[in-house]
Amino acid sequence: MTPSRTVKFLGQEEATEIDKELFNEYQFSVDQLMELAGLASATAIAKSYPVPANSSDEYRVLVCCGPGNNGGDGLVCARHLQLFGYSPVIFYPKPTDKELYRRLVTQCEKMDIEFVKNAPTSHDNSFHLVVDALFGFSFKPPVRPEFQPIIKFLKDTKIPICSIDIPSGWDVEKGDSDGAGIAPALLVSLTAPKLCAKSFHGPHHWLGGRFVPRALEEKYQLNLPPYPGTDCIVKLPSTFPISDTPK
Ligand SMILES: NC(=O)C1=CN([C@@H]2O[C@H](COP(=O)(O)OP(=O)(O)OC[C@H]3O[C@@H](n4cnc5c(N)ncnc54)[C@H](O)[C@@H]3O)[C@@H](O)[C@H]2O)[C@@H](O)CC1
Ligand SMILES: [K+]
Repeated sequence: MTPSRTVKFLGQEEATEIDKELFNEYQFSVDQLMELAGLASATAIAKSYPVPANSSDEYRVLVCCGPGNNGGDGLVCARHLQLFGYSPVIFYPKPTDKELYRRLVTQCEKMDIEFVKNAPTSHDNSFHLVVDALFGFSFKPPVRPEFQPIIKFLKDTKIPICSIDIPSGWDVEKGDSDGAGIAPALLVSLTAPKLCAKSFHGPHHWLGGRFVPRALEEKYQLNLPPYPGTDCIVKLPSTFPISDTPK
């Protein structure tokens, strides 16, 4: 029988296990994978929402960063977006007091990327795009009170939202089960899509994080689609066939 080539959707536990294995067994550092994750995210955004040629207007992108590694991906993504010609503005309400994060913040500050203190309101239409890098696969609902205003903004805004790895506030496995969550237009699934991605109905679903060693891919039967050429992202169809569901 021909082996199935349908991409696997990961549960929360399996995503954590793969993450640990990348760091402990394969000896990657967080910085390395975060740089590739952030670059993949910025690339997916640039492919889906290119800066219009010959436009003299700033293409403003609000990048909302959370306290964990998903937020770190957001800081890296903001830096690459600026290099790609966008004008990112960062909202980072709970900066993480660790050297890695302090360095990421310094890099952005030294590149003149603005940090804003206050959560935007739904009336704020000064941005072309919003990047959601608040929570990734370690999120446990419900959203704690300090992050509720920014989640409310993401739910109310009409600006297209680009979510990194998980649409923030969604259950990592059940997704947007009651349809009351944020509705991103773009999702970049990192390493492999998580089960919640089955509830994603936006027009742009990308796979990024082209750092998975072949043996790890085979061990977890990820069945990743081939990345074209040297690209760091590959488009996933919105209704990608599902191979299995973890028990
Ligand atoms: N293995 C991979 O594929 C890689 C993963 N990366 C990123 O790392 C993410 C996972 O990062 P982490 O494990 O640090 O965790 P997350 O960034 O998913 O979130 C953890 C943070 O969110 C807070 N949090 C959790 N539930 C909350 C709630 N209900 N309300 C408010 N705050 C809450 C936690 O206190 C913690 O500070 C992935 O989703 C991905 O974006 C990349 O950086 C590198 C490679
Ligand atoms: K996110």
